Amino acid sequence: MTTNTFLGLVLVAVVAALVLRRLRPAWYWLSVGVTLAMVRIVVRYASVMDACGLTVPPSRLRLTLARMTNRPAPQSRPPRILRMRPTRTGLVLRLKLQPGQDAFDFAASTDRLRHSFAMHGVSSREVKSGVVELRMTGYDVLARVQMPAKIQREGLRIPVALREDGEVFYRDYQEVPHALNLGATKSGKSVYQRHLVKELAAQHVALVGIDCKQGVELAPLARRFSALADNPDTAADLLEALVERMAETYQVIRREQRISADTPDAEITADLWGLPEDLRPVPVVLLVDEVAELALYSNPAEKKRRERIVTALVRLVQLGRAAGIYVEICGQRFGAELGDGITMLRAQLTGRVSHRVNDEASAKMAFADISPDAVLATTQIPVERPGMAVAGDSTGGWVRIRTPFTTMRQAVNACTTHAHRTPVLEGLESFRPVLPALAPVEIPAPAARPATA
Ligand SMILES: Nc1ncnc2c1ncn2[C@@H]1O[C@H](COP(=O)(O)OP(=O)(O)OP(=O)(O)O)[C@@H](O)[C@H]1O
Repeated sequence: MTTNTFLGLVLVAVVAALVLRRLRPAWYWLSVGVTLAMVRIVVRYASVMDACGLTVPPSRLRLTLARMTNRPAPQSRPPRILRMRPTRTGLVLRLKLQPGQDAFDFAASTDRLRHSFAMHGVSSREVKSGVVELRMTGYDVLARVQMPAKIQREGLRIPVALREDGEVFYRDYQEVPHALNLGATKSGKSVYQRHLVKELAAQHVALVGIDCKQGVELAPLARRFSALADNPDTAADLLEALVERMAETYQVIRREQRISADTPDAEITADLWGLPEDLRPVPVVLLVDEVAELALYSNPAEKKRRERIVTALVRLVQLGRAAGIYVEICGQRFGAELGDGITMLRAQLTGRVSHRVNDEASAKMAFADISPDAVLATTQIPVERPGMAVAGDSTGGWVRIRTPFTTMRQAVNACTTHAHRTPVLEGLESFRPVLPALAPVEIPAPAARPATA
């Protein structure tokens, strides 16, 4: 092969890599990027750590030994690399800290590490005392969300989005029973909810929906819903029926507790999950779309209805967890401006997801009480990234996430496939949705043709 042919091939390979990087960053990362990044980190590691102030000076003993043996003074030492693991979207670097180093310094230096190693993002966490894990992403994984092919699915731990560090974001109902999903119009709330329903459809769970936008979001998914309300009057009745169901589940738990108490060494359960399987009522996920519609009123009758609705919702979020009733509320704003009881309700919704909002006040409604840092991140979500959101929880942590784009057709197909899993909820039978296929379809008579001359 001549030198010219060789140079030509190299040029073609470089151009192909650059095109791939631009058009298909995930493929680029898996084919070329990961190797280049590993080489870059190994080569630059010591100097980057030094420049970021993440090294420790040589000990007195080493300095004395060097002086005594007439050798050059030893260098500052960076943390030891315990492991470098490539992932689908980046790299994980596990470091053993040197004596005197603090995990906080690494968390504070993530931005410097990001550009020094030419990665897209770096986050840091202390995995155990003296060991820090740097998670790096090689490209913008939220630009085009692709969930991993193999996702761990167990019980009510639902993979709902991708995090900016390339990990899957789960909505875990047993860990965080109730959640709030906020966002301005066209920010991606409905797609998030749709994806959640698509994933929940395959689980052993009863779905109950309230969608006061005349059911436009949830009615097409009705095959997998055990109960559905598309107006505030039905919603009030449905919520009260759900509160009654919760009380009945508590009766089942109490009965079981009395039996267990008489059996030596038997575990005594305090919630639905400790009941024997044959006695355990199916858990329920209640999805409320556009919650403001339930809280607004314009006359005394509507005010009374609002009180019933808010009271029932507050009961469900305060007491529902042990009875296996989980609440997922979705809306544009959710603060004191919606009236009495709303902030009390919000305090119980410890899972928070906020899509793009129009102002800081809305971001504060989502996070001010649990994670003030997340407020700023929420106000920075760009308009051209619908579906991107900030997710936080009551521990004060937060992360950027984005749901895979899910069409209504995909969600409807999932609900149809799993329609046989839809349980009949005792006490809520009258709220069963009328299924489109079963409902009589009125075909308008063809208009009479005007007589032609
Ligand atoms: N995860 C996503 N990935 C890509 N595009 C998205 C995503 N989520 C939403 N979009 C885009 O944004 C549009 C609006 O999304 P969506 O209907 O979910 O907004 P919304 O907040 O529910 O709005 P509204 O309150 O008006 O109903 C969608 O039609 C879609 O084009």
